[in-house]
Amino acid sequence: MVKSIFGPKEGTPHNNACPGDIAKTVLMPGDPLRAKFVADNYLENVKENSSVRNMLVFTGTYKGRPVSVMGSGMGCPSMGIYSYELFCHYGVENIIRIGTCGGLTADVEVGDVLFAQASSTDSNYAYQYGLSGTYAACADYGLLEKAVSLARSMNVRHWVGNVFSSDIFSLYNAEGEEGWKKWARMGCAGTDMESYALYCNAAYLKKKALTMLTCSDSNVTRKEMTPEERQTSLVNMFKIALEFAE
Ligand SMILES: O=P(O)(O)O[C@H]1O[C@H](CO)[C@@H](O)[C@H]1O
Ligand SMILES: O=c1cc[nH]c(=O)[nH]1
Repeated sequence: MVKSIFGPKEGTPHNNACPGDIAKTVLMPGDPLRAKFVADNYLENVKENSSVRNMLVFTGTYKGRPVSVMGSGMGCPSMGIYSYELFCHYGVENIIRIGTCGGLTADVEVGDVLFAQASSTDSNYAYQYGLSGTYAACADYGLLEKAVSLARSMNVRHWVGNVFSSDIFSLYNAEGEEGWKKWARMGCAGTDMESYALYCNAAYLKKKALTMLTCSDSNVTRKEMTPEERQTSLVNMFKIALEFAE
């Protein structure tokens, strides 16, 4: 087991919650204001536990069961820091990423939910492990199975498969469409920027993680949600994720 380098009663440089303030299951959107939206609209008995760098952390209850919600920021380095601290220092067991993604295939529509069974990447996040090959990062199967079953029972349009976790926002990639289309050709249905680091940290620290993503824009059709919709139109995904409170 990897031990935290911080004391049992203190926070970290990035999170001033005390160990014990954070639930075993944490929902993580990239956007801290999305974390606040979930806390304000779905949780009871909510406490704000940290606002270091405005990366808000809330703990409350959903249907009487404890759950926390915290922003991850954008990209693997940011998700890498916050999820590492949650798993290693705060004793968190499950992280459910509640993100947005760009759709990479024509059949993935804006508003659809993707469950990232696996995450492919152009990031070198896994370089730290000294592996002599390419690490295939994947979701915890139990979490994935439960999410799929909830989506089916709630009649939510969803997809399960590989996503492309990129260090570069896909529309800004210097290769343009040639960049993301090659990943789509390999079966990646959507693109985000954090799932790979989350899955690596969970694997290394022997914890559980699942990334669920609502398609906020299609790289194929160029349809997109407004910034307001990004915060408020992700209700199906929130309701599925909240069922993981325990
Ligand atoms: O909506 P979030 O969770 O931030 O996720 C996606 O949106 C951001 C890019 O706009 C990246 O963080 C990407 O992964
Ligand atoms: O990472 C992301 C998120 C939303 N849309 C994209 O195209 N990329």
